[in-house]
Amino acid sequence: MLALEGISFSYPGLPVLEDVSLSVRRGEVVSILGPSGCGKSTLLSVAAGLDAPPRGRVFLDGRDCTGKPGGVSYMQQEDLLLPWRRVGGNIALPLTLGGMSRAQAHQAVEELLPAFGLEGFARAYPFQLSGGMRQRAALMRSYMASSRLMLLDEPFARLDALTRASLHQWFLDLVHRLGTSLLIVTHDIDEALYLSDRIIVLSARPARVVREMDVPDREGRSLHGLTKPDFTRRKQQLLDALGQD
Ligand SMILES: Nc1ncnc2c1ncn2[C@@H]1O[C@H](COP(=O)(O)OP(=O)(O)OP(=O)(O)O)[C@@H](O)[C@H]1O
Repeated sequence: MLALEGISFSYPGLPVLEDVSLSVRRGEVVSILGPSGCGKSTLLSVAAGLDAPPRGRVFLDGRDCTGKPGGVSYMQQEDLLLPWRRVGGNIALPLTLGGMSRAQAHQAVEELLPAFGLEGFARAYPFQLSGGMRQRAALMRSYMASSRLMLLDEPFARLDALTRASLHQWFLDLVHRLGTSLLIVTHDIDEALYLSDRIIVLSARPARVVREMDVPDREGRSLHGLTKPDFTRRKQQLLDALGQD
C-alpha cells in the first residue's frame, strides 16, 4: 500500500535520512523505532508528502506520491484538539474541510463515536475529556482524514502508563476491526512489540534501516503476553539493534 524507496533527506547542513526503504502492506501495522533525533518524524513527513526528498520516491497504491500530501492521514506529535470546538466538530473537521456538508459530516462522526469509546461526547469540549479520551478523539479525527492508511507520530507518548496500557489494548482491537493500515513512530519498544506486525529499527542520524523484525500473531495478543519468553527475546534483539544493550 505504502512504499518508500531509497529516501535520503537533509535539512540545510544536516543529513537526516540515508537511503531508507520500507513498506506497509494493506491492513498491516508497522512501527518505526530509533534513537531520539534520528529522523523518525522527518520520515513520516516525507511519507505524508509534506516534505519532498531530493532522492527516493514515495508510492501509494503504486502511484508516485512523492511530495504530494493528501493521500494519507498524518497525526503529528502535538496534534491537539482545537479547544474552542466541540469534540464532534473537531473530529468532523477533515470531512468538512474536504467539502462534505456539516450535517453529513456530523452523521458520519456520530456513527463512529462508539467504536472510539466516545459515544455521547460529541457536544463536549476537549477540556471536559480525560487524557485517554482526548487521544482517542485525536485518533478518530485522523481516521476521518484517511481510514486506509494512518501515519501516527508517538500517538500515546503524552499519556500516563496506566492510560497508555488500556489504550493499547483498545487500539489493537480497533485496528483489527477497522482493518486500517498504520505506520507508527514510537520510542517505546514494548509498545512497538505489542501493537505491530513488523518493526523497523533506524540507526542514529543520518537514519538508515538497521533491522526489520516480523512480530507474528498480532490478533491473539494480550497484555499478559508482555512477560512471555518470546516477547523478552524480541525485546533484547531490538535493544541490540538500537545499540542500548
Ligand atoms: N525543520 C527543521 N529544520 C532543521 N532541522 C530540523 C527540522 N526538523 C527537524 N530537524 C532536525 O532533524 C533531526 C531529525 O529530527 P526528527 O524530528 O525527524 O527526529 P526524531 O527521530 O523524530 O526525533 P524525536 O525522537 O526527538 O522525536 C533533528 O536533529 C532535528 O533537530
